[in-house]
Amino acid sequence: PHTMPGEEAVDPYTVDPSNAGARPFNGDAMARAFHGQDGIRRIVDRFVASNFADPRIGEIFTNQDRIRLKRTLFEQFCYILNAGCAYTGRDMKAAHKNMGVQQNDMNRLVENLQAAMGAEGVAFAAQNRLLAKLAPMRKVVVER
Ligand code: HEM
Repeated sequence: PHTMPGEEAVDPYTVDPSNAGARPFNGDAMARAFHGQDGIRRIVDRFVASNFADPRIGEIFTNQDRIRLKRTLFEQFCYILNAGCAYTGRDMKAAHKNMGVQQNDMNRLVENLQAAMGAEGVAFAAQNRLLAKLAPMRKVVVER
């Protein structure tokens, strides 16, 4: 499904695992390090809330569909961490098109993600392994 109840309509797109922008980890070590789907849910909720409330990048999120973002980000992280989910959202290029995201916005977003992972008690080594999966996405998210 492209949208779930409570979400705004989006233009049609093809659902594909590759839309997640990274291949999943093997095995269950990363899923355990993030405390499973419950832990990933807590991290995503905190991360999304902090981005919307952020004095530096919050403006980019204003008027965006927070319900959908929480769902698709959860799916994406859960999929990449091999915690038992499929990613059904858009690809990273389409999702961030014409948003004008700059490198410093990306840095700030990563800081918010680090804070959310830290609050969940995710070990630094595991945090960094996820961040390494996300880092190459900068090339399609950041527009100059
Ligand atoms: C590696 C970095 C990033 C990842 C993994 C990521 C992930 C995602 C995902 C999964 C979606 C939802 C896709 C969908 O709706 O189908 C999304 C949308 C969005 N992202 Fe990102 N994102 C990243 C960087 C950023 C940055 C740096 C910003 C701005 C500071 C940003 C702002 C947004 C906004 C505002 C949306 C909502 C777009 C809409 O509803 O049309 N993202 N992102």
